[in-house]
Amino acid sequence: MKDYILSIDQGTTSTRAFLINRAGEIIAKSQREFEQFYPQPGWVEHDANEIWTSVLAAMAEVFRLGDVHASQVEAIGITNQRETSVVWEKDTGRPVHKAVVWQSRQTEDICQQLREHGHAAMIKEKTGLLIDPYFSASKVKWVLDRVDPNRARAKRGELYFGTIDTWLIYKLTGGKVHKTDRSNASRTMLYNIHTLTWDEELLRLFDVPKAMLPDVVDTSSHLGNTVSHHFFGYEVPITASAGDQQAALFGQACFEKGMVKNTYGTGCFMLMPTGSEAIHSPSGLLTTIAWSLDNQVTYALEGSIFVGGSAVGWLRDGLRMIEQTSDSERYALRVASTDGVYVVPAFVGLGTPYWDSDARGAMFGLTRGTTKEHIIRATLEAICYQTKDVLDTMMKDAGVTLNTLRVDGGAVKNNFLMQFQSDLMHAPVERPVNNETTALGAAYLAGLYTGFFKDKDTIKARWQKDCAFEPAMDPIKRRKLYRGWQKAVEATRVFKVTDEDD
Ligand SMILES: Nc1ncnc2c1ncn2[C@@H]1O[C@H](COP(=O)(O)OP(=O)(O)O)[C@@H](O)[C@H]1O
Ligand SMILES: O=P(O)(O)OC[C@H](O)CO
Repeated sequence: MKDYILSIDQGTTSTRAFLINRAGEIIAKSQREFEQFYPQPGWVEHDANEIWTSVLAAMAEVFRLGDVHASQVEAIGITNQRETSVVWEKDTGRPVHKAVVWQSRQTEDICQQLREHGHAAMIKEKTGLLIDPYFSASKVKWVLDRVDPNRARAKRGELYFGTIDTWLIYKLTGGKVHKTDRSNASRTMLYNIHTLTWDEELLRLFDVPKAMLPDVVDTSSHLGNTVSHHFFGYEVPITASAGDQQAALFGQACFEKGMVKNTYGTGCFMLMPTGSEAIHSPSGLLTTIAWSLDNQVTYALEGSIFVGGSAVGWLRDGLRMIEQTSDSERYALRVASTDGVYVVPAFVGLGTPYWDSDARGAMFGLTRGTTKEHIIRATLEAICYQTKDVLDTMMKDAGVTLNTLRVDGGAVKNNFLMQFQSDLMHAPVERPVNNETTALGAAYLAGLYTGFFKDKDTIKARWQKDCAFEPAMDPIKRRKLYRGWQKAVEATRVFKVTDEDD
């Protein structure tokens, strides 16, 4: 009997590997960072080969740390930063360009043209997504325009496109398998989330030949086997692939409408499952595929905040107000309020519900009495205000009331942040004992397929609360604070420097 599931979490700034036992406990974890390339302002790229070697290194280390042999692994679950796009040569496995990362804005011109030509409604209807450089389609087009302008190689099937899961599956299987799952496919803007097929009209619009696209399968399914020389001498089945935010939703056991998870990492990603119904949001939420099991698709509503925990990184590295991100809590608690200061961290524009690519960060309400404590507190509060913007929109568009908000991600260790979040939303915020919900979600999805984990009810029962933050703020104060935030956002969006100002 095999004792472990290996979960690979390939994230934006690091790759992590986890060994998880039948009780759903992490018995070992390892982490490898890799280089971020910023070739021009607003562009972010990764070296796909370096990502692959980081996976190999993380796997080797997790086996060493856990004192586990590859032969003890029942199956592998892969979860990944979403949308990030790789194009490589089918036969040699050589990437033809750096991977274009989800955060990268280099395709804004392509997106602007699509908006101007009136494609927004059709794209939203088919994919559940809003036209934005965030998603893969414009990134693939951009890469092909540079490496295969007339698409000759792509049409001949010599080039493969994949999100990071697809790239890793290709590498682990020794180039034999070219597949993705529905949760990842739903982030490409080429996949019709209703018909569950690559959409011909979208492929034409983005000029992406179908021959380069992976097969799309269930999130929990047999995606392929590792080739032994890439997996320590063993052929182990890969039985799950899931976008990292969807995996976290699964790992948080949020299986019903009204159960919401918010991840506070670099950005914040809020998701709520909506069952077999793909709910259309008129207010800037995305409709996406949470997962598909046994050919049954579960949809989700999603709100994306581009700058979350990274605003705290800015306090540390940009403003040098703190030495470590954890210091932010201590400083915030030194003052009773921000004294009317608001920080709007729109460093790369604003996501849900505004989708304003041109907005840039701003600070309001400064006086001679403003101290760094106020600014630090206002920055943390801004993460909560943005979350409230998204949550309110989600509840309205789904026509439900919040049942549970479960949180995870690096910044949830900050108790001030969690308490303010609960106060502001006037709802409890639940933090789990196991904060590695993404890795856990991928392991659950992989283990469900093989029978390592019995069913969703077992997973539900495993979820354990570390702490529930209860709302304690006076409602009048809450409304006043939030109104101030809304005014700050409005003012931020009015301020735009354009080319005409040159
Ligand atoms: N105690 C803290 N208070 C506030 N923010 C924090 C704290 N610890 C970490 N962070 C923020 O959380 C983010 C890291 O979270 P993580 O989930 O590892 O991110 P990602 O997976 O996106 O790389 C960083 O942006 C960091 O600034
Ligand atoms: O790698 P993360 O955890 O920052 O997640 C990135 C998201 O998947 C982008 O959509």
